[in-house]
Order: sequence, then C-alpha cells, then structure tokens
Amino acid sequence: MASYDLIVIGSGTAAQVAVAKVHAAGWSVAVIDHRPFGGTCALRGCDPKKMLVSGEEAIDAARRMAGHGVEGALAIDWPALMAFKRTFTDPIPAKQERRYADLGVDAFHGLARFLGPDTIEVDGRTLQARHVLIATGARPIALGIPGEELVVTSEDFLELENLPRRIVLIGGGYVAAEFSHLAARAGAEVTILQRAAQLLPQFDPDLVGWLTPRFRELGIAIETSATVSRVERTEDGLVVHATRQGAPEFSVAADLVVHAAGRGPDLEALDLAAGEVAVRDGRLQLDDHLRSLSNPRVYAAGDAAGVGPPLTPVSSHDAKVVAANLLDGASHRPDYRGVPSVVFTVPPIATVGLSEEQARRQGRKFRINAASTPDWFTARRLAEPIYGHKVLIDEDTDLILGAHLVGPNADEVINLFGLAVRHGLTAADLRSTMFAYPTSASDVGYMLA
Ligand SMILES: Cc1cc2nc3c(=O)[nH]c(=O)nc-3n(C[C@H](O)[C@H](O)[C@H](O)COP(=O)(O)OP(=O)(O)OC[C@H]3O[C@@H](n4cnc5c(N)ncnc54)[C@H](O)[C@@H]3O)c2cc1C
Ligand SMILES: NC(=O)c1ccc[n+]([C@@H]2O[C@H](COP(=O)([O-])OP(=O)(O)OC[C@H]3O[C@@H](n4cnc5c(N)ncnc54)[C@H](O)[C@@H]3O)[C@@H](O)[C@H]2O)c1
Repeated sequence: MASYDLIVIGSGTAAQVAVAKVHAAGWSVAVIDHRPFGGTCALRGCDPKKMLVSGEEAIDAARRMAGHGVEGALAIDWPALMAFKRTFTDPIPAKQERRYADLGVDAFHGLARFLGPDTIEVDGRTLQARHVLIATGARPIALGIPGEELVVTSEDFLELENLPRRIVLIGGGYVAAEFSHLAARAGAEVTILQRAAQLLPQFDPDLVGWLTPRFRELGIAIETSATVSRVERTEDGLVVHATRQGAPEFSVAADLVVHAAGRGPDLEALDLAAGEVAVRDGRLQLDDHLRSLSNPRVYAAGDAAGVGPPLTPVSSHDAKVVAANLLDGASHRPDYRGVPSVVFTVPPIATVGLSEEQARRQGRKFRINAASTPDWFTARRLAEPIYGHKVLIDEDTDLILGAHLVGPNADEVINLFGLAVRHGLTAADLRSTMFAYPTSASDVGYMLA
C-alpha cells in the first residue's frame, strides 16, 4: 500500500497552496481529484467568470461614452467570448498535472473516500496517510423543490455555448448579481428570484440601492422576498414558480433556470464516518487550528472547512495555516480580519471589514463617511453615474472598521481599505498616503475627509 506524509483531497486553491508548502518541507504528498485538476476558482468560478466580464466591461464603456466622442454600439458575441474564456481555462489541468509530476507529487484521479482513520481509497487503490487534508470545496446546496433536476448550476452557465433568451436565476447573491449582468448585456431577458428581502444581502444596503438602477436599466427583473417553490417543464420551455408571504404564487417563464441559491461544503462522497471525522449539520467539526475534533490526523481548508467566508483568498489563507500547523505542530489559527469581497457587476460593488449593522451590534463608537458621488472626477471621466462609498471609522482610535464601495474600480480600491483593516491603519494614515493622480485610489483621502 502506498503511504504518504500528506494526502490532499481536492486540487483547487486550498490544495495547491498546501501541497506546495508541505512538499517544499520535504514531505511525501499525494493529491486527488475526480475532476480535471485546477479547482473551482480557475476552472469553474472566479477566473472564467472574469474572462467573460471583460466583454461586458468593453461594451459598457462604449455605451457610457456614446455621445461623448465615441460612436457605434458594440455587442457581445457569446460563442466567441466563451472561446476567449477557454484560452485561459483549457490549459490549466495539464499544466497542473505537469507541475505535480515535476515536483514528484503523486496525482490520483477519482473520488476519494475514507476507508479508515488513516486510509483513503481512490480509483480502486488504497493509500495510507500520516495526515489528510480535506480541500474538497463546495457544491450548490440542494433546493429540495420539485423540478430541481431542471435547474442548471453556475458551472453549466459558464460553459454555455449559446445563451438562451429567457433566464431565471434562483437566488439573489453573488452568482445571481454577476450572471444577470453578463446575460443581460449579452442580450438575454433575465429575472432574479431572491428569497431574502434584499439583493446582495452580504453588502451595504445603501450601496446596493445605488447599484440597483443599473440592473433595471439592463432590463433585469428583481423579485425580492420571493422563494422559488417549484420548476416545471411546459411546451414553451420552463416555468419557475415562487411564493411570497401573504401573496398568491407567481410564475416566470424561462428557457434556462440557474441555481444561484448558495453553496455548502462538498463532503458527501468522503465517507467521513469511516474516517472517524465528525460532522454536524453538513459541516466538519474542527478546532481553532482547522483540525478535525475527532480525528487529529485530519485537517480541512477553504470552502470544505466552511470556517471563513467561501472565497479564494480564504482558501489560500486556510491552506497556509494548515501547512504551518502540520510542519510546526498545531499552533496557528486562521485570521479572517479584513477579507475584501467584490461582486463583479459592471460597475462592481465591494466590501471589507464591519458592516454598519455589525459595528452597531458590537457597540462601537464610530463615525460614518458616506456619500453618493457621481460628480467626482473618477465617475465623470468614465460617464458612470454610479459611484459611492461608506467608510466606518472608530471614534476613539481612528481605525478603519469597515469600507463599502460601489462604482468604477471599487474592486481594486477596496484592497487599500483591506490593508488598513487587516494591519490596523488609521484614517489619518490613509489620508497622509500619497496616491498617484488621477486614479480611483486618489479618492480614498476624500472618502475619509
Ligand atoms: C461561479 C463562481 C464564481 C466565483 N467567483 C469568485 C470570485 O470572483 N472571487 C472569489 O474570491 N471567490 C469566488 N468564488 C468562490 C471560489 O471559487 C471558492 O471559494 C474557491 O475556489 C474554493 O477553493 P477550494 O480550494 O476551497 O475548493 P475548490 O477549488 O472547489 O476545490 C475542490 C476540489 O475538490 C474536488 N473534490 C470534491 N470532492 C472530492 C472527492 N471526494 N474526491 C476527490 N476530489 C474531490 C472537486 O472536484 C474540486 O476540484 C466563486 C465561486 C463560484 C461558484
Ligand atoms: N465575486 C465573488 O467573490 C463570488 C462570485 C460568485 C460566487 N461566490 C461564492 O460562491 C458562493 C455561492 O454564491 P451564490 O450566489 O450561489 O450564493 P449566495 O449565498 O451569495 O446567495 C444565495 C442567495 O440565494 C437565496 N436563496 C436561497 N434559496 C432560495 C430559494 N429557494 N429561492 C429564492 N432564493 C433563494 C438566498 O436568499 C441568498 O441570498 C458565495 O457564498 C460566494 O462566496 C463568490
């Protein structure tokens, strides 16, 4: 039986970072995935999505500048944009395989499952491990509704060769916001059915309000407080039914229905009971060091661990913590202060640190600098009327508690606030920083004035 210091289940961001660190320390490592190597971010998430967003950005810039010296409408050629996406995604699995072969890391293809506390089965082979890292990521949560089999996933959407005319997104979070902009700009009629009372509930409600008119301009229908109850096939395609408290059921016709209702740790195939790895309510039971409470050989990282927010930089951070714990003994804990998060609508919306509501609940004494600023140069130059910020500053310490941005380059500028939140910079520190002018970052000082 082959034996390793570490077996990593998964080949995404968390796996890649952990393998690199532990292998560099001289450990023998095996990596297992049942899908092409590379994981969600590179193959089915962040990167392919953002390759498509590049198309949207181009046509949106042309639209905004129309009548300001730029003439002629641009349009998305969906199949060609998909081909552009594949120029990035297609080479990844083979590159990763080559990298593991060059390093001497054994790569296995197949679904991994525990046979015992230190044994893993994959593709008919039994492997023994001193340690196991569960880095299996997340999968769409079960909707538990009739017609669920008619609903496609975000992954299917990112592979569509042609875009259907009528698209319904179940859910109103990250995936729904990003995909609705993509699909609408490519010519589809899009409806978002969101159970929560707000679109993008993870983001500041005032800023979401400033962004919402762009959805309406794109013709995206947003139904909030609407829970999808069933999907059915009809002669004309699909029909999605939804309910609202105290109101009659309503329905929306569609050619494609996309799951955008959230994801949860992907643990089903692992036979965790055989591995003596405790789970509760679909979540691994881990200590503060990302180590299984019931089987000390086993760690978890990233979306599978489900401890920090399910974002790529968190998967990478968790993996560094696990690698450090494996190599020096379990003494390191993840630190999720200042994790920035962006929804790549055009324009984007971004957040880092505490929300206004969280700061109030914590009883903080803070001031708020908030404004919608379409008259600022950054917005004027781009003919973009959506531009605004909300920054929370601690009254006693002058520390930046949280920042919320919407508008051009919010996705880049939020990282400066992330630096401040994570490393304890004050508003005065940021105000006294010199930023190249004219850039969006040079607005930071005015956001703190
Ligand atoms: C559409 C979409 C867009 C996103 N956009 C962003 C973004 O812009 N920015 C951002 O920060 N985050 C984004 N995310 C989230 C981000 O992709 C994830 O947080 C991140 O990729 C998780 O990495 P991971 O290493 O934890 O897991 P993954 O990358 O998901 O890797 C897990 C791997 O484990 C494999 N696996 C599962 N079970 C088994 C098993 N039993 N045996 C063998 N292999 C197994 C899977 O096949 C998978 O390849 C997006 C997610 C989606 C779905
Ligand atoms: N830009 C990014 O960083 C990015 C982009 C895409 C996805 N992601 C990650 O992927 C995860 C999954 O994204 P997501 O958009 O699927 O989830 P999400 O958690 O952002 O949003 C899901 C929404 O679906 C709603 N919902 C759930 N069940 C419903 C039902 N039956 N009917 C109507 N609405 C329902 C919920 O109210 C919730 O707001 C996110 O948590 C995020 O971390 C990140």
